[in-house]
Amino acid sequence: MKQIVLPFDFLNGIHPWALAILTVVVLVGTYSLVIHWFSRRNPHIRDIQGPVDSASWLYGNFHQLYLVQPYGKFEYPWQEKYGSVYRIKGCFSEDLLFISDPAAVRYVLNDARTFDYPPNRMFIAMSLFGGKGLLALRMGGDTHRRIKNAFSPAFTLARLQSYIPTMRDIARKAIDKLTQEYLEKCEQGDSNVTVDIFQILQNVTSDIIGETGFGHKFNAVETDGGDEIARTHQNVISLGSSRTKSGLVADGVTRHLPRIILSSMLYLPTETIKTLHNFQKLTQKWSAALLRDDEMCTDATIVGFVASANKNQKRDQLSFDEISAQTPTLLAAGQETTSNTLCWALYELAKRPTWQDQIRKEINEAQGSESSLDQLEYLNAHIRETLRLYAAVPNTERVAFEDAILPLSQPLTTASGRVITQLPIRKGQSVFVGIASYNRNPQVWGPDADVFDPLRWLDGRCDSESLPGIGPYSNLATFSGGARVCLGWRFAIIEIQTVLSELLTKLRFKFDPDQEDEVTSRYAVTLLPVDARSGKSSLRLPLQPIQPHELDDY
Ligand code: HEM
Repeated sequence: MKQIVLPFDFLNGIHPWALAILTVVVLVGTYSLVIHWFSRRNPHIRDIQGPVDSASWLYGNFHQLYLVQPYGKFEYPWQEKYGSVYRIKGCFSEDLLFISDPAAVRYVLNDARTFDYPPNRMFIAMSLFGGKGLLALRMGGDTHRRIKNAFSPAFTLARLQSYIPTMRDIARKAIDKLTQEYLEKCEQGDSNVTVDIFQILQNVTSDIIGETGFGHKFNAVETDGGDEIARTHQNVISLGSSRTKSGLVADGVTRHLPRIILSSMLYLPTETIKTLHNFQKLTQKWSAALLRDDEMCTDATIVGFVASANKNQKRDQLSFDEISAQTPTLLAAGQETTSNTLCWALYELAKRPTWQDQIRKEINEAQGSESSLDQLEYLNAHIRETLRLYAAVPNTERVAFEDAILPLSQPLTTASGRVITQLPIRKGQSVFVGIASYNRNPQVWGPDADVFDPLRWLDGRCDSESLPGIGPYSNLATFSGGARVCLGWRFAIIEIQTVLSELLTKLRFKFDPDQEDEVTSRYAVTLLPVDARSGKSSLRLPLQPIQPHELDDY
């Protein structure tokens, strides 16, 4: 066959490695030129102060934001120094805006037409988790709206309360497991039994979303990890549980790559991509089979309820794929976020034995009465304070899809000395919403904003009238807001209330102050508790079962 010859074979003879290096150099060069050109077009952003002097060209400030433990070690002092709107650098010196100002945060979260996830991030989510999952869809678009509207009725208070007995049963299985572990360790002569509550809480929240969401029993608590789907999901979580410098650069490069290059990169034979594709294939098959199984997919489950209501829908009906794609999304968005919040709630309770006893007493007194979990003042104050200072998603990125003017709640002095009350933003500008920073912004929460003090929710310091009205729950940014607001926020609250109230009546959690340095946090997909010595996700707490007669004293 005649070979097709290019008119000028100028790459003839070049070594493949040299070609690869040349390609990378050309790509990175073009890429940084584009970023440089874009920042020159944004004089307003370049005039905003921030920690840019401490940024490196390659990683920007991202290594300080994401690789340092505990999370916030740099970010919270930045807020103190520069205020609630400042400029940071991304990879290759890209100018990014970081905001925790209430007016700016509210504006960015609520204007779905102008601000959404970076398009390439949605494209990656679409390719790896399935195209119709809520997290992969453009917010202002019709499909996102239809899916969110169809799923919202499955998350009403009354429906979610019907899941409490299932949540209780699963929590009780975890208590049995922990008690058994305690007794075994005692028999072996261990006088101060310590258990890792991180993994068992992961299993609890897997089982809860599996059973209530899809009518599927993962049996993760009983089998220490569950079936193939639960384990594959855990593999995906572990992949995301560490961040590396090369990962930061990869993130930086993929932000602006043309789609054609990005889509071919998603077929590279790396372990991460293989695991993600495997998760996608497995969950797609599984959720399609679930939806076809009338016995499993009853009205009592979240997905079954939506599927059944959808059949009678005249307008805005969802396709089979649109319903089925939400199964992995609900699993990915709802499981780890909730289990880590539970971990942090127990960590703070373990540090406060008297407060823990007070909550235990409150729960014990309410048992057998009609009062709902929502009426337990101390328990809910503790949950609110945990959600405030341990937001499971500490920041989220948005890109401006058109020019905009960002309102500011307080005047801001720029590097050149101008005082501004609003900030013009160009199309394409990245804005990081500092969820964790907003939740500890002294302008909103007072001078002791960074102190863990649940009583602030009981003594009038957090009266809703005095707070700016962000997010669906207690003015916290923890569940985001606007069109992208967390679909499962109410589910998460009920789940945390139920699991904590069960655990606290059967187990006492302790924390040795000498352990303080052993626990740290890392933001990798969610805010993880980490063992400072090994660097692994874990939370070891000394624990002791409570004998039934002890409860009489409360
Ligand atoms: C403490 C627990 C949780 C926290 C802190 C949390 C937080 C969040 C946040 C911050 C977002 C929006 C991210 C953004 O704006 O970029 C989000 C979205 C979402 N969450 Fe949650 N979440 C939790 C539990 C759950 C649960 C239990 C479910 C489901 C059962 C769930 C389902 C979702 C879904 C489907 C979305 C995507 C919404 C959309 O894109 O329109 N979440 N969550």
